[in-house]
Parts: sequence; structure tokens; C-alpha cells
Amino acid sequence: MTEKVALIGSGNWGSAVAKIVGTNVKNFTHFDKEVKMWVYEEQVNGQNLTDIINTKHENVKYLPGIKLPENVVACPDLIRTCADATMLVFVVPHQFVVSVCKQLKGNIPDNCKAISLIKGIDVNDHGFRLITDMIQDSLGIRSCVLSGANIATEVAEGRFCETTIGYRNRTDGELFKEIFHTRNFRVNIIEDVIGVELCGALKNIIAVGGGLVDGLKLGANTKAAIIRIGLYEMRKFAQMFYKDVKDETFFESCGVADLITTCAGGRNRKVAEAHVTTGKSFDQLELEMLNGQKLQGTSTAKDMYGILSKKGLCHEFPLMTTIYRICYENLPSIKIVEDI
Ligand SMILES: NC(=O)C1=CN([C@@H]2O[C@H](COP(=O)(O)OP(=O)(O)OC[C@H]3O[C@@H](n4cnc5c(N)ncnc54)[C@H](O)[C@@H]3O)[C@@H](O)[C@H]2O)C=CC1
Ligand SMILES: O=C(CO)COP(=O)(O)O
Repeated sequence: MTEKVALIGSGNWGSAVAKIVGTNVKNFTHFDKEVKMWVYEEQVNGQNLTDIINTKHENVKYLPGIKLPENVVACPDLIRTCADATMLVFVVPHQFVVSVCKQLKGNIPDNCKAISLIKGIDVNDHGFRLITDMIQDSLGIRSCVLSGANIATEVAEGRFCETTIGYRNRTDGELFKEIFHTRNFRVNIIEDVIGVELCGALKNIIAVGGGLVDGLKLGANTKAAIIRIGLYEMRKFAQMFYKDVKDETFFESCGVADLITTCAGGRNRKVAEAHVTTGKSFDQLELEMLNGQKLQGTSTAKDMYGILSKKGLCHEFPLMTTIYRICYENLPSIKIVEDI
């Protein structure tokens, strides 16, 4: 059977991944050579971003300077992008995935499989859900997850790194590995969707903490302490709510490695540092510094705080709780070390 891949999302990470997937499908006979990529249409210098991508083969706004393979075709229509796909790659900022799934419901082939590259959780009035669960429940398809120490620009430049795919169905995990794995983007597949996904979501909160410490110029020992405490709280939360999450998952690329890289070089870190040095709000800095890219750590801190406070658990997760309060309750940044 021929598999056909559709990419749902074309931001910084979505575009980096498009380069890999577009190249890899050409190496196997069982993949259709065209990869459609859904682009949330916008104007860039008076032109549709989709037209720019399809003529220059570059996402000039979200991943400038990187050529995309010509078999990656940008499409502004979500339903058309996915209509004939058998493998869906979800790579939108987490705040948009619910609306994407609502639009896709009833509009995808029955034999589809999915993978989520999204780092976040889905919170609503009834509680919280993993994004893979939300995809599975709303669309009736199985979903794997991919997450790792993968700053998009570095991956797009082909620098060596690793990533982790979490699967429930091993055949799906192996199939998705084929479209992502390269010599310099090494994929390891493990049977722990929940652990992989929670690592990716929760490390973004800790990365905000890493940036606050940088802004406060507290030094390397303090940063290491925030990373250690953060890893501890990530594992504690994951295993408190999902008893099957494995300890080993935290030693994969999706765990400690992603936490380190995001605390060293990610957008959450950068914006949190600027929050300390400029006193501006996170929302304002996101607009000023990220050129349309989206912060995931602050909103995930808010989601987590909602879960923890409802369950009376804030005192058990002092670091994540303090980071939330600094982001949303005007707590002075120095509380990152004073209140934990
Ligand atoms: N950028 C990175 O280095 C990495 C990001 N990730 C994760 O991948 C996911 C996607 O991130 P990026 O590709 O970096 O996105 P991004 O941060 O570049 O976000 C911008 C994207 O959101 C789209 N967008 C804006 N408004 C929208 C709307 N209303 N509906 C749908 N789309 C809309 C924009 O068109 C653009 O494609 C996130 O969960 C992120 O945490 C994971 C690994 C690395
Ligand atoms: O997830 C990432 C790297 O693995 C990117 O993190 P930021 O969103 O903080 O840039």
C-alpha cells in the first residue's frame, strides 16, 4: 500500500520537519512523493505565504534561509491538504490543535494514522488531556508522538541531534520513523506515548524558569538547580497522573536532553530572560521578539497551574507554580529561587 503524508502546520518546526519528510519520502517506494503542507495563510510583503513557499521553496517568514524540497507543496486549505493522506503529522502550536481537529472531523480517510510533534497539553472545563488522546478521541485514529532536543533551526541546518517517537502500536512507530530518521536526526522509538508527550509539554515551563535565571544573572549552578528540580517535578507529575510512564523515558532525547537544550537555546528561555531585563509582559515580548512564532511555556504553565490548584497540589510542585505566578500574577522574578 502507498502511504501519503500530510503536514498540518508550517511554522518554525513544521518547516524544518518538512525538509526532512520531503527528502525521506523520496527514499522509499511505498511513499507517495508529494507531501502537502497546510499553511495558515497570511500575507508576507503583499504575497500569499503559500505562493512564496511554492515558488521560492522557502518559508521566508518562519524558517528563512532554508530550502525546502520541491515535492513539499504548501496548501492554504486544511481539508484539501489531508483529503487523500494516510499519515498525518500534527505540528501546529498547541493552542490551535483543537480547532484544527474540529475542522478535520469527518474529512479524513478512515485508514489514517497520526503523529503529534506538538509540545503542550489540552485543558478544558472537564480537565486535561494529552494532545495525542485529543487527536485519537476526536478523529477516531491512532496517534504516536515525536519529541526531542530539537531546536528547529539547528535541525534544519542538518546538525547532529536525536529525537524520540513514542508509540502505542509498534508498526505505526516504525512507519513514522521512516519519514523522520536521518543520519543527523536520529530517531529512537519507545513504547511510552504519555511519557514522551508529557516531557515535551512540561519542559517548556521549566525553560521559562531557565530564562528567568539567566535574566537575573544567577549563574550556572542556579540554572542547573532549576533544571534538576524541573526534571524532578516533570517526572513526579507524569507518574502521579499516569502510573505507566517509565523512568527510562526521562533519559531519552525527549526527557533530560530536551530540557537542557530548551533551557540553553529555546524561545521560552529567550523571552523569559527579556522579561527580567526589560520588565515587559510575556505577551508583548512574544509579539516583539518572535515574528509570529508562538511561546508554549507560559500558556502551559497556566494550564498546569489550573490542574494543580484544582487538585490542591500546588505545594507539591513549587517550581512550576512559582513560574506560573511570575508569568501571570506579577510575582518578582527573584521568587524563582526564594519561593521553591
Ligand atoms: N520551533 C522549535 O524549535 C520547536 C517547536 N516544537 C513544537 O512544535 C509545535 C509547533 O511549533 P512551530 O512550528 O515552531 O510553530 P511557530 O511557533 O513557528 O508558530 C507559528 C505558526 O502558527 C501558525 N498560526 C498562527 N495563527 C494560527 C491559527 N489561528 N491557527 C493555526 N495556525 C496558526 C502560523 O501560521 C505559523 O505557522 C509547538 O508545539 C512547539 O512547541 C517542537 C520542537 C522544536
Ligand atoms: O522544543 C524546542 C526544542 O526541542 C523548542 O523550544 P522553544 O519553544 O523554547 O524554542
